[in-house]
Amino acid sequence: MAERVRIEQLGARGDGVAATPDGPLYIARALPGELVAVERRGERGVLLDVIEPSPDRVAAYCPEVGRCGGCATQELSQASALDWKRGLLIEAFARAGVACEGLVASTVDAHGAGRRRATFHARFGADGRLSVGFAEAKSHAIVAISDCPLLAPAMVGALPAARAVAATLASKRKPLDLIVTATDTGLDLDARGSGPVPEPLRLRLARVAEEHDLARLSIHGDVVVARRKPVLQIGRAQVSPPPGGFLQATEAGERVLAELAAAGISKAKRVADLFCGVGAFALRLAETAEVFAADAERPAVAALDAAARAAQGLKRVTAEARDLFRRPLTPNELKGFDVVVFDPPRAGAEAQARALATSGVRRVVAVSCNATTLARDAAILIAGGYRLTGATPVDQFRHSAHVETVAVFERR
Ligand SMILES: C[S@@+](CC[C@H](N)C(=O)[O-])C[C@H]1O[C@@H](n2cnc3c(N)ncnc32)[C@H](O)[C@@H]1O
Repeated sequence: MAERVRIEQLGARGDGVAATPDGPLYIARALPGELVAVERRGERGVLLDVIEPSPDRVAAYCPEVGRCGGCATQELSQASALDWKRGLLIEAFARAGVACEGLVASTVDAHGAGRRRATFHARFGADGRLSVGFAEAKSHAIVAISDCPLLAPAMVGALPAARAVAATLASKRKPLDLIVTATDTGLDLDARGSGPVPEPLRLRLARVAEEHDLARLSIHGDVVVARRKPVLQIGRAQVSPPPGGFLQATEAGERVLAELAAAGISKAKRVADLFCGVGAFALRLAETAEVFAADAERPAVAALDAAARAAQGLKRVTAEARDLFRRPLTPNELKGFDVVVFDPPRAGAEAQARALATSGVRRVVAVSCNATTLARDAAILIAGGYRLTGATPVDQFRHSAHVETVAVFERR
């Protein structure tokens, strides 16, 4: 039965939230202030009609909105979405008891040309039919897509290539993830989930790579064919990323985060870049400072190291493969660094923040893709004698609830 509710706010995942006598009701595609008609299904409401639309409502431009789980807020104007993400960061700081009034800048829009990397999912139905696309909203089912307007122009050909690779692996009948990255020398595709692939299948995959002009094709990081070496320009360096490794989702996102990190280190002479990946920050920071970089992924560290050695005009870069959850840099090891930059995965950098809290490092630049763990780590730093001097939210994942942040802390 339909009921009418007023939306009070956007939830942490981008759903409209209405307060009802039975508790909060979460309604996808409904916006704050709107009066909507919904059909209740547990704690979720299915949107039937928008009776009083929000002035911030805009038309969706992708036909898959509502089905595809990739976008949660395509119908919210971009200006409001940027404000909302800033609010998510402020709320996370408040929950962790981190005072941030007047310290959180406006959100920087870093969608740029669009996503340069995407993970497509492939599933084989009981009838053997192949679907390639993104996960459905609130489900593990796949929405087969023919295009995604959020992808950068350089990703043209990514979906057809992913489909062809999945079709070639169809005999395995396994759910696959196909990670496609647009590099400066073409598409780099890493397929996961297939298990070991016998030689005849590898030969067929190599033909698919040829037909789709892939720079490189790998299975679980094991290179099937490298027709061209994948290369990414990072500052003055050229990096050849390992198959399927981490990369910021948009080129603009990487650049904006690196620029904010560079502004954060200011005139520092010795910097540590922890959770460095292939060197998105380290290779740029090394234009003005000596950099020590560390990350758990050995191939990423090796790629960074090779790029730094081959680049002209960088200060000294040293890189170490190291698990920073288990073995954070100790206060003793942190001696001599003017600034520490860290950019951990979603779990945050708790162990490293605890070590920093008892160190003498003057400044910490915390880059994060999870406001909740950032706020937790911020509280640890503040308890250890740092103060938050500023934080900038960055919107790299347009229409999603993800927000990146660069926050700067200084010793009091
Ligand atoms: C958000 S990425 C940041 C990478 C890099 N700063 C960039 O912008 O491309 C997080 C990085 O943390 C690394 N990582 C994950 N767990 C780790 C751990 N326990 N110890 C060290 N590094 C880890 C991943 O390999 C990944 O490169």
